Amino acid sequence: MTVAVVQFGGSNCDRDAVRALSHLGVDAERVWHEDGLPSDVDGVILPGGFSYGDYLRAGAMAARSPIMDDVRATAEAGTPVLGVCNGAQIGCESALTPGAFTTNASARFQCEPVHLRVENAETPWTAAYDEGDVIEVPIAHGEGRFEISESKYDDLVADDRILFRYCDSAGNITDNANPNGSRGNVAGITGESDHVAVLMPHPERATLPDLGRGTDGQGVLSAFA
Ligand SMILES: NC(=O)CC[C@H](N)C(=O)O
Repeated sequence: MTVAVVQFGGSNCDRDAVRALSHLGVDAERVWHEDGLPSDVDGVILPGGFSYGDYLRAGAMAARSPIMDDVRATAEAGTPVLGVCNGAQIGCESALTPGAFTTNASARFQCEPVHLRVENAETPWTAAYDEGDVIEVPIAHGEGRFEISESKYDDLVADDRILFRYCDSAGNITDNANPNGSRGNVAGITGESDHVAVLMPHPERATLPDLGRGTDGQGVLSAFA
């Protein structure tokens, strides 16, 4: 499988994603957004970073790059697409996934390990875990507060499209364990189809054992293996 890691001006987690995928035995290559998506890719990652300096809204400008038409088309054809952090913001801004990531409740950039509870283990991104598992993965964002209308949130819950919620180390979903004030402690969701997903925490930063951040993120990226 070859995964395209799409690089925009200001992306900065593209190399990390390639390294993490390589560690899992997955071929990955960085693709500059102006070059368009190669037609034969088997997966796409929209990586983290500060595309276009987070001007306007994080992800808003990258979402308007023509490559996002290619990403949408390949997603509609069934190719797995994952947006991580800034990539998650781009995913929502592109309507690959519903809702929006807005300024953290703290109004500060937060970089810290968090606990996540696996809500639905029957997706490619969570099949390596069991429902209810608690994993530890870092966050690093200023605009990670997931917001969505009440009715669309209810739809996400009803359709089992919430992948992970922020929790404490015992798996309790509490306000104290919600690092950014996200609705329902949501940390990651799927699109209309399970093979499209966005999440604010960084699984690629918890994949390489040498980084000392644990390897709990491997399960997410193993969707591409
Ligand atoms: N690590 C990231 O991708 C950061 C995302 C975005 N720049 C933010 O601060 O919210």
